[in-house]
Amino acid sequence: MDPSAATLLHSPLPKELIDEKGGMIFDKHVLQQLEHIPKEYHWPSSDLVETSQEELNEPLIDIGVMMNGDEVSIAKAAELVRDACMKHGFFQVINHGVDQNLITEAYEGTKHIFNLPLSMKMVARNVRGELEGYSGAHVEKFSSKLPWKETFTWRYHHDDESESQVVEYFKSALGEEFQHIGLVFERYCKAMKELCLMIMELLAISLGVDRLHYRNYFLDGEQTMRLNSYPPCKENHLTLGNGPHTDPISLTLLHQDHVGGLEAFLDNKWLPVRPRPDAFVINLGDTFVALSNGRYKSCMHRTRINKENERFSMTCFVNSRVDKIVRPPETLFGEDEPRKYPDYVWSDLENFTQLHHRVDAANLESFFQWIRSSKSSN
Ligand SMILES: C=C1C[C@]23C[C@H]1CC[C@H]2[C@]1(C)CCC[C@@](C)(C(=O)O)[C@H]1[C@@H]3C(=O)O
Ligand SMILES: O=C(O)CCC(=O)C(=O)O
Ligand SMILES: [Fe+2]
Repeated sequence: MDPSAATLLHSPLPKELIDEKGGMIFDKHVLQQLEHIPKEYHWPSSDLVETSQEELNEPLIDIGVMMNGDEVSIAKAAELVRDACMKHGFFQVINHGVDQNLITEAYEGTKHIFNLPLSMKMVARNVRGELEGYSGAHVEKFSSKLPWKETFTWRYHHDDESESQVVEYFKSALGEEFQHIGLVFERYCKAMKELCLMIMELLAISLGVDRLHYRNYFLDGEQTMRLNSYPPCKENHLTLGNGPHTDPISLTLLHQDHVGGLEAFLDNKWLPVRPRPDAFVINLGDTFVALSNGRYKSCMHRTRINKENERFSMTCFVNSRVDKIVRPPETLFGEDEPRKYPDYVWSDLENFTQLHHRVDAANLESFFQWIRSSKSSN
């Protein structure tokens, strides 16, 4: 490398990117003016391995059959889901019943939030150990391998009938004038709940367990809802929006815009997950792997950044109620098939990923090891 380039790569952060306490600030306008992105945003070359030409061949599931299909169509959909979940845990669903206008309004709300002045977003910023609120590059949590993204996160409880939990959160975090956007996301979260429960039913059928088992299990669950903005980056070959990881939660329901960037790791290749405006991308998280007694997989994935276009996506992470035991249905274990993982509760895994472990491809293994070592040190 040209030595002057090396000096620039390692030059100190400009003062606009440092706050009064010496912490880092993700200001996309300042970052985009720099000739080289700060080294804090660099990822190791092993995580930046090139994207394959081939796309992920995930099945497209007509989830509409769960609302108005016959048993034969449901069985066919369940078989496609089963094959995908045994291989990698990714599929896309169409005919999902979520109003396309609601999705459009949700993207408008998302853009509005990320276009707010940084000072306003900072008022709603989250604090270490908490997931809710605004975050730029997760600087409150990490100091290297920073993800090139901004997020806005809140929680939605499936059993809260108040119809205004999201509106109240938006008003308290961003101000009274966010009532309307809050209402849009109130409707969006409700739609995600319906969709997630339908998928839970299909997953149960695919595993041959009581059809209502997972649906009932998640009725009092919660969503960690997250809006993502991935600003363009001239040096997109050096950084990532999300590094390689599996999701620790149970199920992820993602809507991505047309830009693309999500990739799944399969057969030693990084395969793009094609954006489809009419579909939701569904991927199993580690906790569903535990709930299926290891029959199904959670797949490692990452997010690449685009050179020219800002990318937006909306993720709904589905969790079981924080204090509910994570244990597979009894028909999935027995003498021939022992339990693959011990019991745990979601709040423990969540705290572990927030405070002790940066998510990667071995979240469950690290979590159980941590539990064992903290027990033996007491
Ligand atoms: C428990 C969680 C940790 C993360 C948010 C929820 C669900 C998924 C996790 C995450 C999104 C996976 C990618 C990496 C991560 C650090 C992120 O970049 O956002 C993860 C989340 C987090 O800790 O904020
Ligand atoms: O935005 C995306 O495409 C995926 C984000 C993701 O993997 C995550 O937030 O866990
Ligand atoms: Fe993810």
